[in-house]
Amino acid sequence: MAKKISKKNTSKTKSKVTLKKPSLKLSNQQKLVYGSLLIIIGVLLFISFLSFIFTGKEDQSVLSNFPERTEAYKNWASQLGAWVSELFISRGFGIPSFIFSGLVFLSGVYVTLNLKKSRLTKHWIWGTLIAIWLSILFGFFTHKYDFLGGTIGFEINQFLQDYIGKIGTILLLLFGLISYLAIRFKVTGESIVSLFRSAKRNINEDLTLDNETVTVAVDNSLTEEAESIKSAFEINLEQSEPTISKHSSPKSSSEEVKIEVESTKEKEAETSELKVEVEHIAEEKSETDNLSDKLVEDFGLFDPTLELGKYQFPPLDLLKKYDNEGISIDQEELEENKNRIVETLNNYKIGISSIKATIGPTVTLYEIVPDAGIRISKIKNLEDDIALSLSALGIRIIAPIPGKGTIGIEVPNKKATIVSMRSVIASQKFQQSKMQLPIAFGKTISNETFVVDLAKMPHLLMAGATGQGKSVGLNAVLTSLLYKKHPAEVKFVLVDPKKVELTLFNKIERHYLAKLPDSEEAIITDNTKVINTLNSLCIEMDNRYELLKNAFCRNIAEYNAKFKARKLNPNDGHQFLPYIVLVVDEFADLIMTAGKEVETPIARLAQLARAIGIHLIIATQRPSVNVITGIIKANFPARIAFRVTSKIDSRTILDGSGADQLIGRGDMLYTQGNDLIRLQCAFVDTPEVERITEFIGSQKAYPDAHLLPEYVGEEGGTNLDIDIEDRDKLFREAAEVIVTAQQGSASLLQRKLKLGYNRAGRIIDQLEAAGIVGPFEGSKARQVLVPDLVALDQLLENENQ
Ligand SMILES: Nc1ncnc2c1ncn2[C@@H]1O[C@H](COP(=O)(O)OP(=O)(O)OP(=O)(O)O)[C@@H](O)[C@H]1O
Repeated sequence: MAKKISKKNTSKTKSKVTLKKPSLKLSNQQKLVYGSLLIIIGVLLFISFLSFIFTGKEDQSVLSNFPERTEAYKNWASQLGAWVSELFISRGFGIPSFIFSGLVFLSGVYVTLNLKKSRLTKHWIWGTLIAIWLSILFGFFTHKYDFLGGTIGFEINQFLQDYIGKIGTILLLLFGLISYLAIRFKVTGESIVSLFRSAKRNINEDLTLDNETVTVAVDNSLTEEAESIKSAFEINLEQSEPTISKHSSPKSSSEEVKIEVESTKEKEAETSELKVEVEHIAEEKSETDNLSDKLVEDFGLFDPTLELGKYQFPPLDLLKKYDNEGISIDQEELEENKNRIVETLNNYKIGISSIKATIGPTVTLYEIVPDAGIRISKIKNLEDDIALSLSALGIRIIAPIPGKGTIGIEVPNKKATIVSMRSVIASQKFQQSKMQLPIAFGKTISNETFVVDLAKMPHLLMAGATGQGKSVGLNAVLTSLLYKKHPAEVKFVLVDPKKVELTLFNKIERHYLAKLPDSEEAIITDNTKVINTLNSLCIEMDNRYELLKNAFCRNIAEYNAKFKARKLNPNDGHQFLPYIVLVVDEFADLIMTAGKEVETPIARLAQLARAIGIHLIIATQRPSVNVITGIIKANFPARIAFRVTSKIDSRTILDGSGADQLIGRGDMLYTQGNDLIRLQCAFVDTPEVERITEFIGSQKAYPDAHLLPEYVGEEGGTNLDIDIEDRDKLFREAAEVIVTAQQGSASLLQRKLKLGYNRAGRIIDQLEAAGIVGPFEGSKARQVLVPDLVALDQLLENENQ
């Protein structure tokens, strides 16, 4: 502990030392020596200059003998004083040279007190400029060299007057003054106007007030001019009707205003002069903090990956490398397309001032800047004509490209290049991403890897006609997460009505999948089970919200960080929460068979689950409005559209056309609520997924898949007329388990009696019929109505009588 304290102390003093670091590399003693020397020089200069005004002329004659020691000088600072003054005043800036003596003095003060160097520099720059300006001003009034404006003032004046005349010089000086006020004191035209206005208002106010008053009250906020006007009136009124004063309140208010303004000005000056020294205050610690600190000290941060500490992430070699990955520029094709675009547009009298091509993996974007005055809608209307003349499918016109002011024409490449999963996974962008759930979708039109955070989306809707790359897209999402997240950090709930698309992931069931307690297979292929799973996820969501509430956290990231820091007690039910990603393939099929029963929990999850780390990915072939309903759409801002067959479908997914003009095979549009981004989806083939799942599956796993909370569906609902004879053989044993634990849950029975979900559910119903447990209460366990085993015995005996 002592060690700890001393450590803390040193760190505290360290931070103080760094804060007090001197800006000039001089010791404090040196600073005092140099500073006072400068102050003395400043004073001497001032004395010399002052003396020069009176004695300068007399010393003139002997100055030529400088530095003859025997010569007698009248200057109060003798020879050197006379000489320096001659240099500064007579041959230099004239009277404004006093400014330099002040600046030297000020420098001394700054060095001695170690004040901010940058401010001193500012003083010097402004001081010099003012000296020059004053010198020119004084020089304007003199007709020969003299001490008022010095040689500099005189010569500059001569020069200026030769070129711009006297009036020009005056105006130039005025301009200098205005610039100075504007830059130095931030004076603006408006502030001058408002100054005049407020002065005018004050005068008016006083005039009206003074009509009712007699007393003379000095209003500090008035200008001199206004004051004189005011006093004139006051005198008049004083003479006419001497009565009571009502003046005090407006006066004080105006004074108040003034004081406030002044004090803020003062404050400003203070803040720029003063250095802030940050006092480190030791954080107050609560009892739990101390405990968690100690736990962290003893055992380190909680590591959720520890149970599978030896888990190895799949290596990149499992992914295939393709030969035709690099983008090859076909100059001929580029030239040909460019010419055709220009020609076609010319046919419609649309001139182009410039054209630029960006070659992507599947399409090339031609960015054109049309001649001035051409309407964008005109080009957009010619979409089909341009497509025809380019004899290419899938032309998409973006008019205008958001944020650029150019028009984009996307033309498919004759030879598309494949974007391999390997290339996007290996990219720096993905490897170094600090996102919570990073997904490498593919590459953009400018061939950049596109990585997004699923946690930020927070749910994804994917649609596209059959064979356009949806399943590959889903695999790309899952592969991305497998390459980045440890089994402890993310769990998948997979729904695959087609039964073939996601089966490969069965191999990683005990690593990455989550399932209902009673189900044999983790991947859900049966639509009726989907309803249970979705409701179970809703229960999980409610449970997680409860945990977050008890831990005073707003989201899963905060909660897990707190749990890792051992600030949450596992005995209170706290645990590390993995992200849960629900993937539903063929959502249309599900909606058709289950309708509202599916839509309601999906909508509920989509609305609420983002903060507690449940994210939904829904894919569908049929993006019709009865599948992607308004409520679903509203909760899925992130959408991906592969190629669809009609404009209407495109509109359903993206709220606009575009998806119907894609070219298929992984060509897709992504939106997260605003712009559409065209991407080429990364290609991951079945053998690759197989290799990855095999690699993961062959490693040590958890004993079971991640279990979701139990959900008793309505079909498992109570039939309270259960005959005593029909009771399960394990009924009594089950009743004892429930009464002992005082917890009416089917999962408890499953665990204790090693039952399947359905049988445990049935026994619970029988227990309810017998009056041992209360009715179903949604996410909560049922209430146990029998207090102990003695009471249970009595109850069952009474039944038999
Ligand atoms: N990103 C891609 N890059 C290259 N080719 C792709 C890509 N995505 C898909 N393809 C090609 O398209 C074929 C069909 O893809 P996929 O099986 O993903 O379609 P789908 O939309 O899931 O179809 P369905 O809805 O019928 O299952 C793939 O076998 C592959 O040849």
